[in-house]
Amino acid sequence: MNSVIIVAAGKGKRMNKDINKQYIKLLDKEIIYYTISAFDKNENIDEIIVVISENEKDYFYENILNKYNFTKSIKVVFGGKERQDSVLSGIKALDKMCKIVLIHDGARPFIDNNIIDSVIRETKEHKAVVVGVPVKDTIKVIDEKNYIKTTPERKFLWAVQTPQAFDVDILKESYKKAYKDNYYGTDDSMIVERCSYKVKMILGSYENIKITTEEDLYIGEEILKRRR
Ligand SMILES: Nc1ccn([C@@H]2O[C@H](COP(=O)(O)OP(=O)(O)OP(=O)(O)O)[C@@H](O)[C@H]2O)c(=O)n1
Ligand SMILES: C[C@](O)(CO)[C@H](O)COP(=O)(O)O
Repeated sequence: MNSVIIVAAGKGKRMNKDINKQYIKLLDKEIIYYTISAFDKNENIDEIIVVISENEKDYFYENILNKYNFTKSIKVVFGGKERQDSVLSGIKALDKMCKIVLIHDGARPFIDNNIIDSVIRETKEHKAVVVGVPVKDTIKVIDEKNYIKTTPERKFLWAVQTPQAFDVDILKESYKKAYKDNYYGTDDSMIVERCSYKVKMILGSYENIKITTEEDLYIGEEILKRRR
């Protein structure tokens, strides 16, 4: 059984709007609608868990869950202070039959059906898989005073996205260790990497952006227009 945890319990501070960024509309529908739909339509996803903020429960049911006719049943749980805490809430809600778990940002609405399939297929072989894209810019590592320390070789630099997918036992073990060590990472792969598991990077898409700041809304609408 393949499950996806969609984390949508953030505050969206960098978006700087009154409303949680996931409920902002791109063209005529909310960002989180597009994200849930992508997994709802994928025939290899058996379970969908959406992690929301407890204080947005009524809003989510009224404006998303009860409004759109998703085909699959959606399990809703409440998130925590950090992204990692929200993922943990999702992990706790997984069905006992789950073997592969995908973790995806609610704020990445343009995830492609073929990429979801590839992630699942590759996770069967490699147990831990993330999607990403080669960086296009030259990346600099700087010091506290903004002087450049080093320039890593670009051919080894990829920007990581979601979904990130794992064998469920590996993910649970790695999360347990992270909390035991009071370790917080900014993606799920970091949690698994520090337990010495090898994580495979596969090619995602430059369109699989995370809606983070206001200009991403304009880019997002253009992506949608091109797809329609
Ligand atoms: N406590 C948190 C923090 C983040 N997320 C989710 O993790 C995804 C990626 O995080 P990010 O884009 O950083 O969202 P926010 O944390 O909401 O944004 P910001 O850092 O600007 O406040 C988002 O879909 C967000 O809702 C979450 O579920 N719970
Ligand atoms: C998980 C992630 O989307 C991979 O790029 C990213 O690390 C989330 O980070 P954020 O700090 O929550 O934006």
